Amino acid sequence: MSKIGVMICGHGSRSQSAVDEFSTLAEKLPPLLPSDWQMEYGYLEFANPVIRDGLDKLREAGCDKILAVPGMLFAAMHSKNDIPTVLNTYAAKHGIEVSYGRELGVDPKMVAAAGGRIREAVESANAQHGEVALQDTCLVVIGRGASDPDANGNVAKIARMLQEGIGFGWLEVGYSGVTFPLVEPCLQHASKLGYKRIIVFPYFLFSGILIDRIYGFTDQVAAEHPEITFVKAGYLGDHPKVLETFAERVSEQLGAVPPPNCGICAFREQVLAFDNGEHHHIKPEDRAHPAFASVPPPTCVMCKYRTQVLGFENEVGAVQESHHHHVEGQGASAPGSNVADCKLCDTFCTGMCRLKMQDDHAHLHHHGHDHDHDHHHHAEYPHAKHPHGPESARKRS
Ligand SMILES: C[C@@]1(CC(=O)O)c2cc3[nH]c(cc4nc(cc5[nH]c(cc(n2)[C@H]1CCC(=O)O)[C@@](C)(CC(=O)O)[C@@H]5CCC(=O)O)C(CC(=O)O)=C4CCC(=O)O)c(CCC(=O)O)c3CC(=O)O
Ligand SMILES: [Co+2]
Repeated sequence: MSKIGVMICGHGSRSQSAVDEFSTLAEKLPPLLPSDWQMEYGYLEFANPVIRDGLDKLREAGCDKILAVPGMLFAAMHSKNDIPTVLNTYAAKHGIEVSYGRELGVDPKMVAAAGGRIREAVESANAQHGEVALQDTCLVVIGRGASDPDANGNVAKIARMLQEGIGFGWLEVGYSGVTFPLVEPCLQHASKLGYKRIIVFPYFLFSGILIDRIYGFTDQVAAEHPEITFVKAGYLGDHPKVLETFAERVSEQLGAVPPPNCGICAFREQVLAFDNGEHHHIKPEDRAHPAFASVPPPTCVMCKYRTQVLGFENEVGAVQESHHHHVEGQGASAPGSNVADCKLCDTFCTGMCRLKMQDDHAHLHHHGHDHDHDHHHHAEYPHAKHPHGPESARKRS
């Protein structure tokens, strides 16, 4: 009999309240799992403990089979590259079995949790400002936004199910970063549609820098449109249906045919980088799984790493590796964490700092500055310069 450990791999944030909220959620999970399983959690970025710390604890407690899950809403860079590489590197180094689950993903329980948060917002707006029919209300769903059209597309799918499930007059979908449209252009557009109430719902797990940004831009656009009531809905947080989905992502790994996942991707080579500088390459053919038959598993159908996806054709088969060591475990109060220290924004992080970093970086390259880019094999997002994407933050500086 093996001793089972459960590892929840959270995103992490520079915002301490976001980190606290994640740990609150993780601590609510054990009652939903068999009582003899031990659970730990860790973070990919900024916060401590890091993922390896949690794995160390499980190993020291004698767990010889670890069921890990990404604490992620969708499968993008973090779920598809960073976390499986961190886990497989650890498993190879310590000779321990670490299996990996799926992201929370498009799931009726997640849609129900989101629907619950939206209804709460509608009810409190009705109580505060008087009843407005749902058909006269515009729903705006804000996703995180990634360089992966599969993840961005799934945000749009969930948004549609929320609009259709509840019956809103109109729907717009925006993103907090990376892709387009970002929050501000999205809300400016929604303001032109003639709806007197706009519900802004962040499809996010926790608070953090990005939630502050979403609510911050909402206040800004609301101030320009006093004729419209903007309602800031709460994010998912530790909604019971989110907890249920997490528990399912852990337990389903022990089913007869566990769901395929990025930890055993049969479509790309994985590169594990060890502390001693050694590299270990795992070829797709080394990762047999019954689900990878001639027909791709449903979770992989739209994956840009498996097959040509419109606009992302040159990412097929890109090497799977982690590029996140540089922000791992820096601490939630890493330099630059505090908006008050930033000269580029006032009350919330608009993303202007990222644009500045890119500009400075381009400038350094222009002057022949030489530095190590070896860990950045991933392709640049094709629409990084879209006027309604991150560039839209520039005009407010
Ligand atoms: C504030 C910031 C950190 C900082 O610098 O302080 C931050 C914060 C957070 N991100 C979260 C989630 C995700 N982040 C990504 C992806 C990326 N995030 C990146 C940057 C930043 N992310 C900084 C702002 C930069 C800016 O926009 O101005 C990118 C651009 C660069 C990089 O990571 O190197 C990289 C692009 C990779 C690509 O190319 O696609 C994905 C998608 C994915 O998996 O790739 C998910 C969804 C996962 C899911 O699906 O759940 C959450 C938890 C949200 C929640 O609770 O739900 C927080 C916490 C918080 O808001 O504080
Ligand atoms: Co990087």
